[in-house]
Amino acid sequence: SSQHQDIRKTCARYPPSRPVSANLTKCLDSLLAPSISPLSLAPWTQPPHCIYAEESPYCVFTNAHHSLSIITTPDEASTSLNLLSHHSVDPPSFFAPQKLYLSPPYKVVDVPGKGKGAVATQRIQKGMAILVDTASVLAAAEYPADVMREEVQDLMEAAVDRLADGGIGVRALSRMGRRDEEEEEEERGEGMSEMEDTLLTNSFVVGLGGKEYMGLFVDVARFNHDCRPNAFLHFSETTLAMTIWAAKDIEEGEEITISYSAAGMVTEERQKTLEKVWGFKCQCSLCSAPAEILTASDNNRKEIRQLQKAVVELAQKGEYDEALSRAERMFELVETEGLTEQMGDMYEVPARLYYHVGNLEKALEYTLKVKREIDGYGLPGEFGAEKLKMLDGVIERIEKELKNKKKNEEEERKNRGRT
Ligand SMILES: C[S@@+](CC[C@H](N)C(=O)[O-])C[C@H]1O[C@@H](n2cnc3c(N)ncnc32)[C@H](O)[C@@H]1O
Repeated sequence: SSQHQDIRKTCARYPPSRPVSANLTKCLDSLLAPSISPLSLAPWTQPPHCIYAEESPYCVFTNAHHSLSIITTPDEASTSLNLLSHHSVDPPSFFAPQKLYLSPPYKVVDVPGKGKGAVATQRIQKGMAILVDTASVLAAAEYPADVMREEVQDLMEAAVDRLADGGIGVRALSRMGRRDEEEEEEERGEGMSEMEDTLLTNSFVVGLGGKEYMGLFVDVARFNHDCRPNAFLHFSETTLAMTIWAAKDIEEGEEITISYSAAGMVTEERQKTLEKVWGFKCQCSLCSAPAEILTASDNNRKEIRQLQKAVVELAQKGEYDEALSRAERMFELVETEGLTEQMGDMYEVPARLYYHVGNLEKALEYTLKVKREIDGYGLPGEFGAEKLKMLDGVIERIEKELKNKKKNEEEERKNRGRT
């Protein structure tokens, strides 16, 4: 890092301005190129474009074949993100063909109050993949604290310019031109560039190598939010692709929606978060429903949260039966609220508890649900693969125990018959 400070000093005679001066950028890049070795250029197809922060430089790494730019540190790029060098990103090859539509089952149209949106052009069955979209830009969620905002914006511009289409697809997502200018400036927040606004209002947080990234997926970015969505997102660390899955049967002509907010939030919390993080007032089906429907939904969501806490506490106290009956009630409410797909990580608790109290049938049912969370959506990542191996072991053990139990019961019945 002292080396990086030297580089900064050397280039200080080109003060950053807005737009960042070309000379400064050139100076920094020429000095950085040797300093990031042994990171060879592969899998990147252009030299990284960097800014200098206290801890480590921050760079744009681009792979033109995949039309992907990643904004992160050289360390991250050379370790957790080196997957591009040995994986081909070919989504259809890892889905069962009957699960994926070969031509998109939707079209992008104007939706009143929401800009554009995706509407089904045919009936879509629950459990089908509606769209598989590879990332265009992945940006480490945390900006380095000690760099200027303009420098980060410069990285964003470079990341988009370097895409295969020169950034046309991403720039088309801009809210500019959709609204009148005053309204737009107000929505966008002061000092925010158009590109920053476009990335912030169209990206989804994804996990990559244990870190959070903002992921921009050009086709996914056309799907609007709904607090009771009929579809949901799933990101694969292995392929860097985002998939939209149908959570329900969707009729032709119906808008396809996903949730941008965390599960279980009540109306006020959701609307505040959507305004603060995404910059819009939610016009979804639930938010525009009559007051009594909203209140009922809020009560359900509050109860879900209480139950979630109670299940864990009861289990810790050893009150397994009570914990399980609350868990069953919780999953019932989760279903009513259409939150099933966002609560997948909750299945593990009842799976363990049912095993503990000797209800093998239920233990198996929930363990299979945990497994589906990992392998139901295409190739699992490295962590997923390890967990799958463990789960397969558990499933095998439960099935064996179930078989023995049935055999014993059978014998007991026979013995009873004899006496
Ligand atoms: C990821 S984009 C979705 C596509 C966008 N409607 C478009 O025209 O490109 C997110 C933006 O869509 C709009 N939007 C999405 N869901 C909405 C909702 N439930 N109510 C109102 N506006 C919404 C907001 O302007 C938000 O910033």
